Amino acid sequence: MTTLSATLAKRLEDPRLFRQYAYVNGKWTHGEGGREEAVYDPATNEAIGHIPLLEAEQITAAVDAAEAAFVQWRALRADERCERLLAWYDLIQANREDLATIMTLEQGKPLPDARGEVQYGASFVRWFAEEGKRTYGETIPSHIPNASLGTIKEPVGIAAMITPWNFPLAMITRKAAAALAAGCPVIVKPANETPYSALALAELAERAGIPAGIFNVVLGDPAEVSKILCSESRIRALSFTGSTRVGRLLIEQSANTVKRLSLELGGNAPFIVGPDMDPKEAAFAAIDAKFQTAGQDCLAANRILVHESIHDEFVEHFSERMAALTLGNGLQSEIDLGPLIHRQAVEKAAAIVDDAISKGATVIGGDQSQAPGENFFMPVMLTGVTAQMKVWREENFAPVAGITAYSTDDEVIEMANDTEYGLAAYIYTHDIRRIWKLMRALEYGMVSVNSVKMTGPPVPFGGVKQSGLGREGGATGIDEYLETKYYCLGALGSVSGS
Ligand SMILES: NC(=O)c1ccc[n+]([C@@H]2O[C@H](COP(=O)([O-])OP(=O)(O)OC[C@H]3O[C@@H](n4cnc5c(N)ncnc54)[C@H](O)[C@@H]3O)[C@@H](O)[C@H]2O)c1
Ligand SMILES: N[C@@H](CC=O)C(=O)O
Repeated sequence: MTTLSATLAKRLEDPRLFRQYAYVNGKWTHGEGGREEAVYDPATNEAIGHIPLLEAEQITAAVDAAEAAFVQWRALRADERCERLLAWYDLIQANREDLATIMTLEQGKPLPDARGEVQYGASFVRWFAEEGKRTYGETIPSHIPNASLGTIKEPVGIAAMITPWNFPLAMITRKAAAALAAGCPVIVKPANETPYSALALAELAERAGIPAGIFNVVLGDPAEVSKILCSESRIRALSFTGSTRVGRLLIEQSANTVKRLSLELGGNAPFIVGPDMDPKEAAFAAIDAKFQTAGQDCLAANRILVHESIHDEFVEHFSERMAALTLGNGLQSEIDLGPLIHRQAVEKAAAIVDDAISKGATVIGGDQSQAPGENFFMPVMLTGVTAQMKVWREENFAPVAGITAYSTDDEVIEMANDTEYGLAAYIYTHDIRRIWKLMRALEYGMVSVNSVKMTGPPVPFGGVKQSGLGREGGATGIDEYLETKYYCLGALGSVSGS
């Protein structure tokens, strides 16, 4: 098997950003048991490099290191932590091109998208660097004679983070920057498919002056590592982004240690198009909302619900635009869609399409003989999809779009809510009454009206129902890593107006 490590390192301006070790207590660490796993470029199936699989004692050592480092990190002033985070932000920006190259190689997304993700990921670091200075407590008018009451915010303690492969950098910074700004040490377990973005972040964190033990990256067998992180009582917060299936497992495994859980889980977004919309404009927006990151996005518009009066025209524009999408290796130019993460994802997508066809859907596109490689999946549009089909019920995480017609607002609300998920929904219409009615009735944590782009540092990102618990980003994202301590200062003598 060819190893691309040398080739990759040569492509980078700074080869020290490509690390094939875990990072614990400020040290690059190999697995003491000698276990390793290869990491593949999904576009070519060639191994990019290897990662060590740490042993249980090494994960516990990361917790020991974080516990020791916590004492000094929490004691820093908020503006001192802010400076370190801003230094990290600057380094991420300065190394954007290398970080994007690493990401494209391990994840497959086109290089311009990878650059965009680096920028997006960095923006959370800057946001939380500033938010850390605003973790205000409050003064409470006292009901107790001669007492002063109030609250202060304190870091929750060690925070563990388990992150997915589809956004290998931004899903880390959105959590880690919030925790670090709050005064918490962090232990990140990235997806084994995309560890190198996380390790490059660790290298830059060290250069930014984030002390040893404060930002750790552990690698290993996912089930093994997660079990340790969940059952470790010194870890007080666990933040997970990934599938609802694994999210449920982590809730169970964390029960005994009653820790703070933030869960950003799967989505199955409806994309509702009203009768007043220009079908071409709506179809082009739906293409963007569906095919970003080759459909491997928790915000992907999976169920496209189009008013019957414009359905056929919409489908025409959608299929025309879909046919123009270019698939290929993300390192090449002019690529719209990279590969799926691995062969199993391709097989899952094919099974979802077959299931829909067997239940009566019409298929457009998806000639897999045209795929530029084993892990690529040619975009597919399915019309006439129904609630009985997998494409409706499951998050497909592939370039597979399900389209169906509806006739009334009440009907489309019921269709959109007919899922266990509740992350994001899109509405396309200019009718203000319809917008308000739909927006209020949709059981989703985020609703975007006439805009594909909805995320960014200032917004509270998160879902309802089985799409998760808690919010990341925005003014409240840092609260996931803070405890509120109430104080009652009694026997103060006469305190007037307290
Ligand atoms: N809501 C959001 O913000 C958001 C963002 C990105 C991705 N996602 C979701 O993530 C999913 C895709 O990512 P994925 O395939 O990496 O998800 P996944 O649940 O398979 O994996 C996520 C993480 O959990 C780890 N993991 C896997 N199996 C495990 C196990 N048995 N025990 C403990 N940990 C385990 C993985 O190594 C990885 O680090 C989709 O469902 C997507 O919607 C959600
Ligand atoms: N696109 C999402 C990640 C989901 O997969 C985001 O912006 O956070």
